[in-house]
Amino acid sequence: MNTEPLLTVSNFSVVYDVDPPVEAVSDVSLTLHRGEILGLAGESGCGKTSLAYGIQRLLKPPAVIPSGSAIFHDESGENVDLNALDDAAMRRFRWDKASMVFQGAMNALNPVATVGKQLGDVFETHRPRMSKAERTEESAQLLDLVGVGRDRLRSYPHELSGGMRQRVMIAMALALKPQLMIMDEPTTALDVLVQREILQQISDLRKQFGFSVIFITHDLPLLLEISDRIAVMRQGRIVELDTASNIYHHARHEYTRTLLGSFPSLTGERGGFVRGRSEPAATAVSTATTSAGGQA
Ligand SMILES: Nc1ncnc2c1ncn2[C@@H]1O[C@H](COP(=O)(O)OP(=O)(O)OP(=O)(O)O)[C@@H](O)[C@H]1O
Repeated sequence: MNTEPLLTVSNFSVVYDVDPPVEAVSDVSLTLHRGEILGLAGESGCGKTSLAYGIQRLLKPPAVIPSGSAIFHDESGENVDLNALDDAAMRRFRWDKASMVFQGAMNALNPVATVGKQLGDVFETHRPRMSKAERTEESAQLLDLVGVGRDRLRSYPHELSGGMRQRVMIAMALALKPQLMIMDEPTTALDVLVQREILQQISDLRKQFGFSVIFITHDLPLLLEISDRIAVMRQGRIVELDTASNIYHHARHEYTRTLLGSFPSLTGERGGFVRGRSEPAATAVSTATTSAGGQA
């Protein structure tokens, strides 16, 4: 596995300055490798979103970041301290270097503009030197890439299924070939089969383009299937960070085992693992997730 760092987060904390203050993220340190999918797991409210948004400085008051740094190791060799960027530089960074697919993003498309126009707008804003023909061709290629197909360029969002709309959002996030994509529960609203197809595609695309993904969800079986490594968060802290296989077979932290145990598809009736330790993780986990889908 490539262990060249893309993002180094050190001693990062996020506090919501309400009464009493909520320490949503406490002293988190982690390194994201170039080209890897890092899953961020944990129950609702454990601080996953606050951490991901905080790194990209997307949080608004009452959120404050009392301590910590996030350094982006650009492919040019430059180390970018995200805390040191002014607002304009940060906005550029967010589209060019790192993009984000938000929770419920598929409902964020403009209902009165075609998907081709909305993709084209990304290029018009960020690549002003591109001609209209180039923008259209790039947009068409993106729609092909995410499995929507270029014949949908003239479709309006309401003419597309939820899965298709989510793919369009992923196409937008990919448009400027970022090195990092942060996905916050990107497929939760979709049915399980569509979800799996989209995740497979994200995994294939990152192999093709080499970007890294931080994938946030409370759905641990899903993370076990798609992630290279998984960080388990609890009450604002990362309690365990390891390969998906080690998390599944050799979880060290009691809380990780409890979390694994809370998914019936991963465990037997008495809470023990159904599948043997010698079984390859990918096979075991993919079967487990399929059966989770069947029960959902
Ligand atoms: N604007 C806010 N003001 C006060 N507290 C907040 C605010 N936003 C989030 N919190 C608190 O911060 C903590 C972490 O929330 P966060 O949304 O980061 O968790 P999460 O793990 O992403 O949860 P979910 O999966 O439900 O999105 C929670 O206790 C939450 O109640």
